[in-house]
Amino acid sequence: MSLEIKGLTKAFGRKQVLQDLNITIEQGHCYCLLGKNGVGKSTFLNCILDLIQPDSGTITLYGKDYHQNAFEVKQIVGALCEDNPLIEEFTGLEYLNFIAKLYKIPTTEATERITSLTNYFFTDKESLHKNIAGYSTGMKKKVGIAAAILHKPSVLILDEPFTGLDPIAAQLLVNLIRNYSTPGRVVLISSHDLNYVEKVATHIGVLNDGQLMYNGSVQEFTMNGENLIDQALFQLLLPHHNTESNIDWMLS
Ligand SMILES: Nc1ncnc2c1ncn2[C@@H]1O[C@H](COP(=O)(O)OP(=O)(O)OP(=O)(O)O)[C@@H](O)[C@H]1O
Repeated sequence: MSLEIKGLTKAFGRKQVLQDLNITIEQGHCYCLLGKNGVGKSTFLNCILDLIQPDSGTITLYGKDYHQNAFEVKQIVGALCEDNPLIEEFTGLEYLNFIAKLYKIPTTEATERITSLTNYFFTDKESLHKNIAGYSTGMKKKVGIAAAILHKPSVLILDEPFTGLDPIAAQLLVNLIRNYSTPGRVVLISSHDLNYVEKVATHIGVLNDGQLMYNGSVQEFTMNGENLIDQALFQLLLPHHNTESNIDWMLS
């Protein structure tokens, strides 16, 4: 296994957000974490990224305990966080070069990777020479994704990667994630964009009330394609909800 989470528990004050979560994600899997707003998806990812200290539990990546080998483990993780923090005074290219230096990617290699990633995502190359502060949400997201992937991490963690992307960029990201999910790697995504989740996920986790309501393959979740992911999710989270009777008043 490549990413193993055991007994992960986290509360904010009296609010128990994650409760004894156990998940193992194998190499080659693209695991998509789903769940309603505020259920704890970002908290879960931020615990894995060591941005939030869990109350208890262990996180093991490729056999190494995260907290005992934090520096080493962080070299093999790439992340896009929900708030996508960038250095806004830098241009897009300056920022990506800065990230390449942080990971000690040799200059020639870094230039090749940055050129290929920016050619892939940006049709407007001029903008890469302007300060990030003036970028749209989608442009910032593309820079954040390129920065997450630049050092070819074995574990790629993307929090809401599709939000804010135009349909073309989102489809490009789908292709990139599919190509990235090779046997030696783990991809972990939190997303509400089920159309795109459908295209990339091999496995699904549904978080609810601090625990996993579902943890398994996409095939099993959709009953071998009988349901779409959104139908399966709705049935799981709101099995007795009568959508139409709740909005009767609007119709008259
Ligand atoms: N730093 C914090 N301090 C206190 N409460 C927090 C903090 N961060 C998150 N929470 C609370 O923890 C719960 C889970 O939040 P989280 O952002 O992980 O949910 P989410 O599933 O990612 O939501 P969304 O789908 O809306 O992005 C929420 O009730 C949120 O208010």
